[in-house]
Amino acid sequence: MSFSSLVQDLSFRDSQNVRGTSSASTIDDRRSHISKAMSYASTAATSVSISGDISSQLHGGYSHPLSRSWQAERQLTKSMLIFPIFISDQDDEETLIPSLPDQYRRGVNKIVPFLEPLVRKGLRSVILFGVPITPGVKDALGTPADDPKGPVISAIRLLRQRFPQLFIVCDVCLCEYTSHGHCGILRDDGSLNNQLSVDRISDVAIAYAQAGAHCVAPSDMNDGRIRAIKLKLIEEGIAHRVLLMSYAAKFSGCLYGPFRDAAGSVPSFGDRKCYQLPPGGRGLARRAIERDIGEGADIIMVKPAGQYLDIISDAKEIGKDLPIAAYQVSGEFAMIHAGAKAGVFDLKTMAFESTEGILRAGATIVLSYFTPQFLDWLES
Ligand SMILES: NCc1[nH]cc(CCC(=O)O)c1CC(=O)O
Ligand SMILES: [Zn+2]
Ligand SMILES: [Zn+2]
Repeated sequence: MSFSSLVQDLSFRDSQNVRGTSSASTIDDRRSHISKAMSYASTAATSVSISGDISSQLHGGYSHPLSRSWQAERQLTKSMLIFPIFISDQDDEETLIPSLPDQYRRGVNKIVPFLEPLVRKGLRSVILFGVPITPGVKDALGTPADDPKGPVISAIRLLRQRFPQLFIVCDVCLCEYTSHGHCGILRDDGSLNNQLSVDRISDVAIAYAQAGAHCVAPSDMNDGRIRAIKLKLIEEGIAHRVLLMSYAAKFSGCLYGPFRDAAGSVPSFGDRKCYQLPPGGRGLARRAIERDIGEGADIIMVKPAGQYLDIISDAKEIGKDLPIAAYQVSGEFAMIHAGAKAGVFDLKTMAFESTEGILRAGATIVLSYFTPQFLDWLES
């Protein structure tokens, strides 16, 4: 639109205004229209033909629930969700975890009846965490981790048989199984012996894969574990049927408390700051992500999720050809419950808003304790 026709257009509109309500503001309006028209004219050569206030009108683009949904790059669907479950070595146990709302630790005899209705509603995947409760079974090597009669291997076999369509992920770590509660094998001075830890953790991963896990997900953070697991999967001839998901960017911090209650994995001394990433370490996380992709990870995970959205977005950029998973961890889940209970927000609304933030940052898979509720909420 040329400058002169723009001015004509505006004066036509102004003349209508003047006819309708003659007031001081109409005259001010008219002045501002004309000065706008002049500034448009000065950029007319490069800009598209927009006159008046057209470019400021966004509401029309999202006035309907469907058009609002079109604004998101990714919509939460049931198949994006992985549900974390805790499997006790007491076959009949069913214990509510006080710090992790609505979540239970269950023995193998209780998991099928629990999961049955969820699978019917569209549950596609679970991640298993084994919890040895029996006193005295934990040792320095985390022997119960790959006990063929232990909770994880028993659960894999049972779930594969009872729910053939369910995708079984196994968390691979030693902290739930070691007497000291650390994520590997220790030297005398209490630090992690990286080589021994990687050897042991890759053996555990292979045992889960041999038992039928579709995916192994090492969360221990020892250096070189992705390569070691991938090589053993190849050696065993099962690399073609087992997905390797790396907890590549796993930060230390205070958001794992309820999980450690659930899994009984509070370290007996010290902390995990020498192997989990420092919360400010964005560059370190980028290096860990790059390294794990290079070592053969099929999926990169970021954890926690809500406090680390920039890391999810980095993971999406670095691993642009990989699915990106984010774990909304126990502390995030408990916080949302606490906020809802205190009347700060509605639980369902916040469950969606927090998850949408995670998807917007770049995740394509979400590990969430809200999974059972999402299966209902996504129905309506
Ligand atoms: N390595 C164990 C492990 N695997 C997953 C989580 C945390 C999950 C959650 O908080 O929901 C942890 C806790 C930890 O590192 O102490
Ligand atoms: Zn661990
Ligand atoms: Zn773990």
